[in-house]
This record gives sequence, structure tokens and C-alpha cells, in this order.
Amino acid sequence: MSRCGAVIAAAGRSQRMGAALDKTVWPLAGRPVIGWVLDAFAAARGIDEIVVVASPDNLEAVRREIAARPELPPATACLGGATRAESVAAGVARLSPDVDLVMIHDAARPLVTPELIENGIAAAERWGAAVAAVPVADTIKQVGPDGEIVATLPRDDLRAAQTPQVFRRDWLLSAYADVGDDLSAFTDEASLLERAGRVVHVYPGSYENLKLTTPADLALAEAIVRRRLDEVVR
Ligand SMILES: Nc1ccn([C@@H]2O[C@H](COP(=O)(O)OP(=O)(O)OP(=O)(O)O)[C@@H](O)[C@H]2O)c(=O)n1
Ligand SMILES: C[C@](O)(CO)[C@H](O)COP(=O)(O)O
Repeated sequence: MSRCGAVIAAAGRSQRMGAALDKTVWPLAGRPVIGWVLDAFAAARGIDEIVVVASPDNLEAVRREIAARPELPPATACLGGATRAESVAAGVARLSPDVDLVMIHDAARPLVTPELIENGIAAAERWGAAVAAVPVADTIKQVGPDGEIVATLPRDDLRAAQTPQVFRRDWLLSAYADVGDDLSAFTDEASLLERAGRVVHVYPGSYENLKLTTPADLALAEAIVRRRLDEVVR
């Protein structure tokens, strides 16, 4: 059985929320977003340690949420960087050297389930590198500089990547070494490994595992969380 360390990226600025609102501590059905994420990780089998990468503004709140959950595997918080990729790299550097797999998850995806986490570990044990993803549901247009459509892309082979993203630690570290210090082009870690020439597989994600990006996402996530809570009570 592999040892798996999780890095939860929570050091973002929430600018696309369009208000002075930190989405990682936003209360969803009364529980902070980061709390929902930590609960999913606490319930999942196969996670041996956790590093939450926080911002200077939410570091104390993140520490409180960790301390409130003694059932978690060993968990710490550290400060992130200017971009998501830098924050994740800071978290990866804090993991114990004895982990075989690194799972990366966005705190902005609070609807992740223990099943998605466990399936990510199993997929990475099989493939070495695995990313939760869903088939693209919309018709995808490529546009030119004035917004004119230049192509309609066949979507059968297209997938929308999510987190969790899980990689052999040695593959991830060698990808960082290959790429060097400028991580600005990478919006996820799968693309880092792709650049390094690794084959990365997808495993089934979930349309409910949405990323909180705009205020509309908060309303949708709240509805899904409340439906899930109702299902537990019934
Ligand atoms: N410097 C950064 C930027 C992002 N993130 C994290 O990466 C995830 C996905 O990023 P995104 O949704 O883009 O977060 P924000 O930067 O918060 O959003 P925005 O771009 O709207 O400011 C989030 O969990 C966010 O906290 C991070 O840890 N460090
Ligand atoms: C990693 C990610 O969540 C996969 O969908 C996404 O790429 C993060 O992108 P963002 O622009 O930093 O929100």
C-alpha cells in the first residue's frame, strides 16, 4: 500500500468572486469551505498526512479548522505563493520524504467526496499519475481576436480536469526540476507532468465536484451540500 500525502491549496485571493470574500472560509451550510474539504479527507482511506497551503489572511482560520478535527491524519498549514502552482509547490516541499504519492486538491472544490479521493489514490497506484476529470458537456468553440468563431472542436475526446490530481512523488519532483522556477504557465500539476513527458491518465471525476469561482458557484454548492445533508438525515 502506498503512502499518500495530500496538499490542499487554499492560498488564493478569490478575485473572481468580485467582492471582499475569501471563498476558502466562506460558510457553506454553516461550515467553512475548508472544513468541508478537511471532512472529506478525514473520511477517506489512504491519506497519511496533509499540508494545507494558506494565505496570510486565512492561516489562523485554517489552523483552527485543522485543530477542530482530531480525526485527521497528521495535518499542518503553511503559507502559499503568488500563484496556485507556487502554493502547491510550497505544500509539496513540506510533505514527508517517505510519501510515495502526492494528492493535490483545491480548497475551492469543497464538494469532493471520500470516494473521489480514494479512487484517485487507486488510479495513481495503477498509472503513476491520475487526474479526476469529466467529459465536456458544452459545445466548444475556438474564437478569434474579435470573438468570431473559427472552429467548433469535436468534444468526444475532451475532458474538463478537476482535482484531486495524484502523482508519484518522484515523478512530480522530477517534473519540478525539469521545469525550473517559472511555474506561471501551469494551471494544474498534470500539465507540469505532461511537459516533463509523463503519461497522465484521467479517472472519473464528478460534475458536483465544482470549483467555487464566481458567486453563482456558491449558490449551487450550497444547494448540493444541503441536498447531501438531507440525504444523510433520511
Ligand atoms: N496563489 C494561489 C492561488 C490559488 N490558490 C488555490 O488554488 C485553488 C484554485 O485557484 P482559484 O480558484 O483560481 O483561486 P483564487 O486565486 O482564490 O481565485 P481568483 O483567481 O478568482 O482570485 C483555490 O483553492 C485557491 O485557494 C492558492 O493556493 N494559491
Ligand atoms: C486545477 C484546476 O482546478 C483544474 O480544473 C484548475 O486548473 C485551477 O484553475 P484556476 O484558474 O487556478 O482556478
